[in-house]
Parts: sequence; structure tokens; C-alpha cells
Amino acid sequence: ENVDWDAEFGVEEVERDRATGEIPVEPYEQKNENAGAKPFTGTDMAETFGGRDGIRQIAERFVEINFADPRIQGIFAGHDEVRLRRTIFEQFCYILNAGCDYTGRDMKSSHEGLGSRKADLNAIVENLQQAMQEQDVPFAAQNRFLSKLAPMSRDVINR
Ligand code: HEM
Repeated sequence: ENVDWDAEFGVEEVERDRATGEIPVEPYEQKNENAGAKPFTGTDMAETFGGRDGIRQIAERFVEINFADPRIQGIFAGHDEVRLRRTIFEQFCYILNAGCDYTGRDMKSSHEGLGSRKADLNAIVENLQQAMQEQDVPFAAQNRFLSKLAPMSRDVINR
């Protein structure tokens, strides 16, 4: 029989954008302030991170480690890894002043309802350290970058 069980159960199919491979999100105002931190001035940090290419490696590796990390896998499961690779890259590139605009959502609204705790944030920070380490970013520069992200804690933790 030709019963459309998706329709019967009210299951909606998510369709990825053909060009970007991303799942579309509700409209929001795009602005660099959504990145949650003011960018560094000058080009030192961008250079230390290996320019846009280096930053892309770090951002993508960071996302990859997070999706594979058993400590936080449950929170990431089902979220759009394609979009996250792009938005995390843009955010890092913007903050490191490597010549990007951030077009993602703000930290508060994008993390609302995820139920993340302090321990999850600690795991994320460790994963970012690993991704930066793998690209040979010097320790001092790693810490300068992390201190830009630290004030976002209150927006990304919600229990
Ligand atoms: C300072 C720390 C963090 C930064 C800088 C950060 C950055 C971001 C960015 C840029 C986005 C994309 C927003 C968009 O789609 O428009 C995002 C989404 C997301 N973040 Fe974070 N994040 C942080 C902490 C965390 C933590 C602690 C968790 C949980 C372990 C987490 C889980 C997620 C998930 C699951 C999404 C996807 C949400 C969705 O699909 O709508 N993040 N984050």
C-alpha cells in the first residue's frame, strides 16, 4: 500500500541547499557583532595562525573533533556539520582579523536550548587547543585567542 508514513507521522524532510550543502535556517540579521568578540588589530595573529588557510584547517579540524568527541557528541548529533564548518571558520577568521565577515547567528541564540554545561565548554576548549596545536600555533597565541572567546561562556552555557 502507498501510505506516506512521513506525512502520517508529521515527519518533515530536511532538504540541504544544493549549492552549499547546508540545511537552511530561519532568517536572522547578519552582522559581524554576532561573532561575539571584537577582532584583533593588525595582522600578527592572522599570520601566526597561518592566514586564512591555516585558520580554515583549524576551524574544520575543531568541528571534526567535536562531532567525534564522546563527551559532547550527544549535543552535536543531528546539527548541521556543514554549516558549522563554515560559520566557525568565519568567526575565527573575523576575530583573528584575517579578512572575513561573520555571517552566522549570535552566540546566545545559536546555543539556546542545547543544554550545555561548564564541563562541555571545557571539552570544547580542549578540542580547540588540540586543533591549534596540530597547526603548530604557538602557546602564547593560542591563549590570546582563547581569551577572546572566554567572555562568550555565559552565552554558550545554559545549565
Ligand atoms: C566559546 C565557545 C563557543 C564558540 C565560540 C562557539 C561557536 C559557535 C558558532 C559560530 C556556531 C554557529 C552559529 C550558527 O549556526 O549561526 C555554533 C553553533 C553550535 N554550537 Fe557552539 N560555540 C561555543 C561553545 C559551544 C559549546 C560548549 C557547545 C556544546 C558542547 C556548542 C555546541 C554547538 C552546537 C550543537 C551548534 C549548532 C547549533 C545549531 O545547529 O543550531 N558550542 N557555535
